[in-house]
Amino acid sequence: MDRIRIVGGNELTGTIPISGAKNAALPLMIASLLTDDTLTLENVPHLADVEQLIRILGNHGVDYAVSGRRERQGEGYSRTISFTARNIVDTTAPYELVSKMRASFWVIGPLLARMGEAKVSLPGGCAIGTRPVDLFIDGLQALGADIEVENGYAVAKARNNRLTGNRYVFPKISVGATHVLMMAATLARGETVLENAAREPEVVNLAECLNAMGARITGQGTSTITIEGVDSLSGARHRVIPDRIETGTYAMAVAMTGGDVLLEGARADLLQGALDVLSRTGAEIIPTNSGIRVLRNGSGIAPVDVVTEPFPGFPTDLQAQFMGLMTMSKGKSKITETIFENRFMHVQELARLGAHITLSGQTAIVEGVSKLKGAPVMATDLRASVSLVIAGLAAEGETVVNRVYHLDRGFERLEEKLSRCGAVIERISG
Ligand SMILES: CC(=O)N[C@H]1[C@@H](OP(=O)(O)OP(=O)(O)OC[C@H]2O[C@@H](n3ccc(=O)[nH]c3=O)[C@H](O)[C@@H]2O)O[C@H](CO)[C@@H](O)[C@@H]1O
Ligand SMILES: C=C(OP(=O)(O)O)C(=O)O
Repeated sequence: MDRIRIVGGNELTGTIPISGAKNAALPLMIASLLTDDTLTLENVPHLADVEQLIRILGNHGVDYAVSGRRERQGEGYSRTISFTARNIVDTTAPYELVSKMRASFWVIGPLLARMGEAKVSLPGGCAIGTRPVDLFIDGLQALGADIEVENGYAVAKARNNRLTGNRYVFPKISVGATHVLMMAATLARGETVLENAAREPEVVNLAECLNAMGARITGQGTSTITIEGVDSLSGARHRVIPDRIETGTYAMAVAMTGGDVLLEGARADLLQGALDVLSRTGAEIIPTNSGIRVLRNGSGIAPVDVVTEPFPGFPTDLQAQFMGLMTMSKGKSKITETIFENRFMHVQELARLGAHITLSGQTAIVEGVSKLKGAPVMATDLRASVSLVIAGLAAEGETVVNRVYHLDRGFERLEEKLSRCGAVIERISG
């Protein structure tokens, strides 16, 4: 199994190109199931999760063709991919494929909408909490689906073979359930109103793509999304937004090591809340025409308390990285996780590097130390893994991050991007 070796202590200076967002690309790819025409997506990141979803979609009959890469960049960077689901050959998404990735469960929405039936294994994904699917089931039932959970599968059928629009109030904000109900409602009979919907930029990116395919969606980016069902959708060409979590991750790396980096292609409006928090730690954040410039000089890192919240609040997907940064702050900070009940697996690993963190329920108290020291650590989930990389970049001496396959799910060419900015970081294969 691959490992990442880091020798910490260098400032980061240079340019890091920001890739297309994993969490936008995945639902956009799934939207290709809604039409027999071709959906072309630009800026699709080259990640393990994307490759896995290509396999899952292929099982349903989706063909794909890679037609372009980013200019000036080689193999392994964001690409343009066309997806065509001319015929859906199978409405079952089997355990072997779905168990590896949470988002693969989301095929249930388009399959049900287009084919009137779906049988989808209950999902896997990062081990950060129980992650139930009750909201998906509830919401799809509100649109007229009969759903049973049998032998680890959600088995769904649309009454009279077509979903029916309805008003559905999410009892809790869910990004995935918002994606799924929005996709399902595009082909339903009549109007659907989703209340307390997720406002994340990835939901907006998906709604805009669906509208380009002929859907009638309004209100995306607010808590109330209205979808007027249509009889069929067509193909479209659409661009995946830049990854706000990758952006925030590298911004935190610079805030921790010091230096001056341009996050090329990043959009500040996608993560303003997190950037405001970073400014309060002492980092300088300068939005420019070509991206976001992040600088920090020698004045140290100020402690800042954060609470994770749905968008536009501080994202849970940056919580681990922010904790990494706070381990070297000049004081005490409080980090409260409200989205997932078990998203503190990085705490004990950061402690191996010398961090002082105590946990009390859903809150971590981080007592900043003046230096971290390199150590072997274990990556436990995607964002926890990258928090260890950030801490390793700032720690004295050698850090080896084991089990890096988690990182490959969500970070495109991480070692290359960081080493181009002066980090000593390499992948050790095998
Ligand atoms: C591929 C992708 O885009 N993943 C993101 C997505 O995950 P995902 O869509 O899985 O996260 P949700 O927004 O659905 O989860 C929010 C909360 O709702 C709960 N819940 C969700 C569904 C349900 O049926 N019942 C229920 O109780 C979850 O357990 C969690 O406590 O949004 C999360 C929150 O921003 C991010 O951390 C993930 O990176
Ligand atoms: C939790 C994440 O992914 P997933 O929802 O696919 O597990 C993530 O992207 O941080």
